[in-house]
Amino acid sequence: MERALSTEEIKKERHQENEKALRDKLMSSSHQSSMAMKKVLTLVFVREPGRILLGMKKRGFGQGRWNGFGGKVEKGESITDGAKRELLEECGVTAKSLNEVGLINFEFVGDPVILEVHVFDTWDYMNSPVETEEMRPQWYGEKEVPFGEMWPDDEYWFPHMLNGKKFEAYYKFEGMDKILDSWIKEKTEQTS
Ligand SMILES: Nc1nc2c([nH]c(=O)n2[C@H]2C[C@H](O)[C@@H](COP(=O)(O)OP(=O)(O)OP(=O)(O)O)O2)c(=O)[nH]1
Repeated sequence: MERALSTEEIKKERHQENEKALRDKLMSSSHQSSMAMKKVLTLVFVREPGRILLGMKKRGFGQGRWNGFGGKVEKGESITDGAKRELLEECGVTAKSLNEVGLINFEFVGDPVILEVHVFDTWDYMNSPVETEEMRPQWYGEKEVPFGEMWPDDEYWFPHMLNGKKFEAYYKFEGMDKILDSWIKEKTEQTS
């Protein structure tokens, strides 16, 4: 007789199925232009002991939500160079070094584009944050992160980042507010 699966095993199976579905979708993109395409983006969090820098997005995608700083990686640019450029452009901060924190794939129902967001943090930076046309920066205590005014997935992966743990995650959205499907996997490595 087959034994019932534990919750952990069910989660693992679901995770593997999701990964396979995403892989299949991405593989097929090279053959069929109507299928999934990837857009590579960055997201950077400036950290200090006990607090984290967020910015209120003033325009465009994610407007009205607190977030880290980042955006699309440009042609010919490395992912970390793109991350540093966006951080500087959006709040005037220069990161001397970045730690890789997470990798999140976002899918939006009805949109063939998968957003591949590379999440970083930095403890090693120059210049005080300044407001720009795109972002209004503000420090938040690690225990006062305003999840109610952020992307809804953030409350699930922020704790991993705040605890210095690397993670990989997937979120499928319907519109901007509803998560239909997701998984998250913590890596064993520390971020710094
Ligand atoms: N915290 C969080 N960040 C997200 C989510 N989804 C998502 O794209 N982001 C981030 C990744 C990027 O840093 C940012 C979106 O980039 P953007 O569209 O502003 O890129 P950009 O500055 O190059 O855009 P543009 O206006 O200059 O064309 O939002 C999410 O669910 N949670």
